Amino acid sequence: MVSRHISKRLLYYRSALVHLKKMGFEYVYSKTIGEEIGVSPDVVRKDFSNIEIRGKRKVGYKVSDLIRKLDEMFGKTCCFEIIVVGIGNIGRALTKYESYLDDRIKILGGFDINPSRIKSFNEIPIMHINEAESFITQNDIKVAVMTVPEISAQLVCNKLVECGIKGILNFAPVILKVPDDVFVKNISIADEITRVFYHARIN
Ligand SMILES: NC(=O)c1ccc[n+]([C@@H]2O[C@H](COP(=O)([O-])OP(=O)(O)OC[C@H]3O[C@@H](n4cnc5c(N)ncnc54)[C@H](O)[C@@H]3O)[C@@H](O)[C@H]2O)c1
Repeated sequence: MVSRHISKRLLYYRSALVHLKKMGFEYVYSKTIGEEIGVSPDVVRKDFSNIEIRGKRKVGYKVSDLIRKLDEMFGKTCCFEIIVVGIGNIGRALTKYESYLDDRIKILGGFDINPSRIKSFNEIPIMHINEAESFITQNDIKVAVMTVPEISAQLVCNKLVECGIKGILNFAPVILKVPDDVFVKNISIADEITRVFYHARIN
């Protein structure tokens, strides 16, 4: 298995390749892919050679082969089925967005504690959090997005882990405590904005 940094870049490459394919590229050089996502051609070549993809001299990489190989690696055959817990501002925005990785990411359901939020939203069923366990089990869901208030985050997280969730994308500003076999990715827009300022050298 490749490191998290590499897998993140590989997904960026995939998006760039889909874009290049739409523009009519049949073959691409590592330089072109690198320019699309802001890394050097050496990094692109090294990342691809890590997953045993090698380009041809003077031709580069065949775009459709690259996309296919990345899809095989990230499990294109099944789509990524997830749930969203907390259907407030962010949860609703996430369920409204429609172009997740060419439809490969599917939000199967949403959960909230507030009865006024419990209705279908954008054709996604929104249920009471008490129904999460049976829904997660029946649909074999392994990944959840958490968009609940800070104060509820750890409790919601514990409940999801008890239900068999193994990966959490967490928007709440809390460092969640989870068992070793559960992966948490925290999202902080504030940190990302700070990073943009830093890298853009704006003081
Ligand atoms: N990551 C970021 O950059 C970023 C940016 C803004 C907000 N946030 C955080 O994201 C989270 C969501 O923000 P928001 O603006 O969408 O909040 P919100 O208050 O609009 O929505 C939160 C939702 O969670 C529900 N909820 C509360 N307790 C619950 C529980 N136990 N089970 C299920 N649902 C529950 C509420 O009923 C509500 O619908 C907050 O923790 C906020 O601090 C993060």
